[in-house]
Amino acid sequence: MVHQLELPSSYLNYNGIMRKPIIIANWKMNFLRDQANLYVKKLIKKLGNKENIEVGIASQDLFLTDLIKLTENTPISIVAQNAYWENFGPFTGETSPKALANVGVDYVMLGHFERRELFNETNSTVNLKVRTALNNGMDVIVDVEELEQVAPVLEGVSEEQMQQIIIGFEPTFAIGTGMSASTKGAEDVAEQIRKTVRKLYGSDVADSTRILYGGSVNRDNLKSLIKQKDIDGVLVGKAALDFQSFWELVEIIENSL
Ligand SMILES: O=C[C@H](O)COP(=O)(O)O
Repeated sequence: MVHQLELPSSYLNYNGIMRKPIIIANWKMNFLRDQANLYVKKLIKKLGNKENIEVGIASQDLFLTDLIKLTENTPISIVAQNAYWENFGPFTGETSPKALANVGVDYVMLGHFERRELFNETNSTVNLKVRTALNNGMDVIVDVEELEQVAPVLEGVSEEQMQQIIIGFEPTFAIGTGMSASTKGAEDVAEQIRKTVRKLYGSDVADSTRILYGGSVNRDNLKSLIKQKDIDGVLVGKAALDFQSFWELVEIIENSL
């Protein structure tokens, strides 16, 4: 699935470049099955067939197939929060990226700070995971906490495969703390990330790659974050745990278009 190429031709962003805004609710390890399904049913109802904004739900693996079924023929994207770097084998407890692609997951999120911090993931393991997921045709949201992680996690990713990549910038100090980066601070790093992508892959790729900000996003800071020229969307943790609070964020992005 290559979202950048699926935009309605009427959708133009900065300088005529098409980058569809995206908001992802990262549920992390929260909710039970019924709560997850109810949340997504509410989202389907509210969202209708809106095409000017992409909305994703990053759920723990157990609920993914339920959610894929529920969101069939809707614009909602279903996101896995992790995957392994092998497709099959004796890796007890791991999730195969090939199996995620096989059941119809839209994106896999890789390299989230909590994976690095709590499960010892490194640039090189994240890079292995990114390449295996891409080779399975999956779209990848690759998370970085700092600019220096961008080049190592993308090593070996081809120019063509960059169409399947979204980069999420989530500064460590802002994740789950209630202390978001300043709008200028977030935009400065997003701009640097785009410059790095430009250096590695050229202008066409840099101009079409979506860059997201994550870290204590809420209704007060989102309005200005989403107006920044290099921030194409957000990853939301805490403020997405309550459906109404998440929906307010979706509306803020919509109203900013
Ligand atoms: O992926 C989402 C981030 O970890 C942000 O979480 P937060 O909004 O609770 O800070």
